[in-house]
Amino acid sequence: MSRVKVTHPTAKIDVTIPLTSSKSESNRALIIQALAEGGIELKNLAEARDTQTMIRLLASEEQTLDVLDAGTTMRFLTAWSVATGRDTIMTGTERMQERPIAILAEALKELGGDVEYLGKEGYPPLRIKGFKQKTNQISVKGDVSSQYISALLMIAPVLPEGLELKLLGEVASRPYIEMTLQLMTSFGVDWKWDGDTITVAHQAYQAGTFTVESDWSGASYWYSIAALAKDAKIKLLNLREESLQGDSAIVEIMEKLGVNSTFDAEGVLLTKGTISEDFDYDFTHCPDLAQTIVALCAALGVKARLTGLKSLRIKETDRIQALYNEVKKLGTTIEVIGDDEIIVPVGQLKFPEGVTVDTYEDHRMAMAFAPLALVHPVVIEEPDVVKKSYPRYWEHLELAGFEVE
Ligand SMILES: O=C(O)C1=C[C@@H](OP(=O)(O)O)[C@@H](O)[C@H](O)C1
Ligand SMILES: C=C(OP(=O)(O)O)C(=O)O
Repeated sequence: MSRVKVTHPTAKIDVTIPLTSSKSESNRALIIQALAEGGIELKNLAEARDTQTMIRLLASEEQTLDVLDAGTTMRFLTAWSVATGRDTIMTGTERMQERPIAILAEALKELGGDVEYLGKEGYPPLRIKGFKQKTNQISVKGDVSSQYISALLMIAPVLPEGLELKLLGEVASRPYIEMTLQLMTSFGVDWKWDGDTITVAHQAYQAGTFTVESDWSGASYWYSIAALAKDAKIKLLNLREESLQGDSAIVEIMEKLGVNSTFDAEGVLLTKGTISEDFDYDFTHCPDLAQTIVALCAALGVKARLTGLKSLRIKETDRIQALYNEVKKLGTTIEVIGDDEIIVPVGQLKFPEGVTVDTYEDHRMAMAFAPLALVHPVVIEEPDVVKKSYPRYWEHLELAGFEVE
């Protein structure tokens, strides 16, 4: 067991942060590079463990590819293994073996992949043994994880007969699908999204250079810091107003929670704004921001209603339960409505003596609760969890004057 105590002596912040790069953009660019016939140069790849694992496994000659706890790495490499006809065993952490993959695995089987569940039906580990395309028309459910859809889209151009992918029902995390398609466009691939169907013909990825943007999900913790600080001038480098990342929605979200954003050629400057009395937002298309906002609203004492949270139950942990538990330990009881909605009541957190924040092997639990140190010292359990997406998080907090011991 390890833990850190996080404090901030002044709660006044004036800092420039060389934010971490986006693991979502990096992991897509790496898969596309692996599927292309050469000539793709990638700059500013993420140091996130999920991306470093992707790089390592793409270069590995081993049969077993262990993605650890990286969801995109699991889903994207599974599709890549099928499309390239590799003989692989895809596995990951105990939690990864509880994160569903049936929608993707069944779609790959229908396309002609030889895919078998080695443990529980519908979950990793998987054995992949080859591929001969049987059809190019498949349908997948769009409301469980967009990662299945991104995985299928990225392999689509290299499938001998291409792909006509029909999305069934509501489509969640839609900006991540758009990010995938935009990256495919960057490397010369054409596609058509018409109604509920995305069509990609067989074609080659073209050579090119791509520079990964900073991570907007990682930026969200700095927005929370700006909102909780007494004074704030925080410059986040290499972020653009027009981003491929849907989590840039944090800009409009935080306009309501007390942070102004000013963009220039270097990135974005965060300064103090005004806080609305009531906050209500649907996180269907930016699920990774929800923990930041629950922890922040509890600390601000602002009444908040968050909807569109269904996918939080199947991420690194059951994030709805984890939020409920940890906010409650700090003195506020959030209301969980069904699988999809959280209400944060008005009221001040109490930070009882001796209470520590558990992180449930989830990087976002650690990063979402650490900014609360601007209100009261917080102790975070297993601080190394941040390595999954933002290895320098604690170092960057120190740059901003936090003490992390
Ligand atoms: O495609 C991606 O890069 C991601 C998609 C989202 O997952 P879901 O589509 O499962 O919501 C998000 O939560 C995850 O952190 C990264
Ligand atoms: C859900 C996440 O990642 P993944 O699904 O790729 O493990 C995340 O980074 O919050």
